[in-house]
Amino acid sequence: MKTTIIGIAGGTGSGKSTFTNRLKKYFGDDVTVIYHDNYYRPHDDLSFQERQHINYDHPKSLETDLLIEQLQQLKEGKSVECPVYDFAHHTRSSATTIIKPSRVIIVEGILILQDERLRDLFDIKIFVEADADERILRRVLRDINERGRDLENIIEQYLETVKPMHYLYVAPTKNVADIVINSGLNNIAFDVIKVKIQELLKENSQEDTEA
Ligand SMILES: Nc1ncnc2c1ncn2[C@@H]1O[C@H](COP(=O)(O)OP(=O)(O)O)[C@@H](O)[C@H]1O
Ligand SMILES: Nc1ccn([C@@H]2O[C@H](COP(=O)(O)O)[C@@H](O)[C@H]2O)c(=O)n1
Repeated sequence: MKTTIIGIAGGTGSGKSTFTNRLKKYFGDDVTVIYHDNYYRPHDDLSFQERQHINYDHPKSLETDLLIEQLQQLKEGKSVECPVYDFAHHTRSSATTIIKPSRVIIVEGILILQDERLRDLFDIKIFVEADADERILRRVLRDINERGRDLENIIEQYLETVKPMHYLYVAPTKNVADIVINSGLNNIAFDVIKVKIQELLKENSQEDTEA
């Protein structure tokens, strides 16, 4: 199956998932989405308190090798069993999700453009940009409402690891992006990418028919 892979990066709270989920909602099963977040390492050997203090914004905190392997399998037309991450417990959930191949795959995550091997798999690289104050304000609300965190813990983590790692590893990858968008809610950006994906779905399907 002819497959195109699109990478959507950006800092925490920038609107990556918002943008990705809008595309998924529009295209349904025609587009496969993989979240790098699900590939955070499990650390079941550590206590909850110890897991709370891991630097989750360093590239080594993610099992990117597994994501690369699974992307290659998807490109070969094979389904993969993707891990599911449990943010409330800072570890992998016992559940997994079966991800089916498709002609367009979107990979989303803060560090997806930082790893050269992963970057080289992407045909289109998008970076979602947002001011740091807006990103942390959104993260505070999201982490309290959806990830079981409290304000003190969010602030401490942000100052100790999230912010320094963002400037070291995430922000520089904006320079390797093909397209930089200023919001996950930007309707023009959504329409442009939507039309591009429609074209790709058609082209990839034609190539498969001709092959
Ligand atoms: N442009 C925006 N304006 C207001 N809220 C936004 C905007 N983009 C995203 N959000 C909200 O901010 C939170 C984090 O957005 P999300 O897309 O999950 O960020 P990311 O995936 O980059 O961490 C979500 O609750 C989302 O609804
Ligand atoms: N146990 C964990 C693992 C990761 N994080 C944070 O998630 C952020 C990336 O996800 P986004 O949806 O915000 O892009 C990253 O900044 C990690 O700090 C965490 O808090 N706990």
